[in-house]
Amino acid sequence: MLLSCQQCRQFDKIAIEDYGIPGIALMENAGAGCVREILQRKMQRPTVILCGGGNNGGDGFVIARHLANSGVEVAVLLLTDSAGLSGDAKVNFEVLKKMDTSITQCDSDWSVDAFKSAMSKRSDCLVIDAMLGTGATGELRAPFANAVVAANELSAIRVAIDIPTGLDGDTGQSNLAFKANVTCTFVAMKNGFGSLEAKAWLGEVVVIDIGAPHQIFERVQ
Ligand SMILES: NC(=O)C1=CN([C@@H]2O[C@H](COP(=O)(O)OP(=O)(O)OC[C@H]3O[C@@H](n4cnc5c(N)ncnc54)[C@H](OP(=O)(O)O)[C@@H]3O)[C@@H](O)[C@H]2O)[C@@H](O)CC1
Ligand SMILES: [K+]
Repeated sequence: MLLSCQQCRQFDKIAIEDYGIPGIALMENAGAGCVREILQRKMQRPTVILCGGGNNGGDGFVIARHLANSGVEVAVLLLTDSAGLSGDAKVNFEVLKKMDTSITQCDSDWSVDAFKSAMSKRSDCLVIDAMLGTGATGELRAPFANAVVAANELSAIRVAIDIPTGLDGDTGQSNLAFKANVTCTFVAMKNGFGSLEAKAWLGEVVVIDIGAPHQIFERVQ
């Protein structure tokens, strides 16, 4: 089944508002599901998680916590001012701050080289893209494009969360996107994932169930 980004957002909204599942429970299931997939594939190794300022970034904070609990060395690069975080993402950020996970705030003037040196302390690391998901609009703003370029140039395993940052989930088009080996997408494949152009950025796609009732699918069709 393929859904548009808007339908995925509607799916989450119905789960929260009509079924009463707290959004933070969905985010927990989303992040924990990604970590289960990473561990099953034995991809665990020193990990850098690139986090944006929305709920895709929130997934990244959950992933950081679960990976750290599994004994993985984790570093978070936050591509936005932490003061702007809100809702479920902020809750998970505040939890992470109390752990001993390294969190670095990356200003909008961070260059490709700055990202590279922050990411390449280990050449065989895992880089997780929790920058942008279904809420992405328009061209990548600074410093997101530089983070994507740096991540793509690194000799690393790359995992994208929900949608590779820079890829339009609805059309499958992109000038520049995070080049994933594996994309862990939530609820359903997105419409654009079927296009040939998208496959180059997506790598293998795994659909992660976030625990919302499947009856909701009938309402977003
Ligand atoms: N809802 C739920 O229950 C669940 C949702 N889940 C997860 O949430 C994701 C959707 O989260 P979301 O709606 O917060 O959007 P998201 O993709 O994080 O982007 C918004 C942020 O990005 C920014 N921004 C936008 N465009 C940009 C650009 N071009 N360049 C740079 N920045 C840009 C924008 O900034 P602003 O425009 O507000 O200044 C804002 O800060 C979804 O994909 C899934 O991963 C799961 O946890 C399951 C439960
Ligand atoms: K992403």
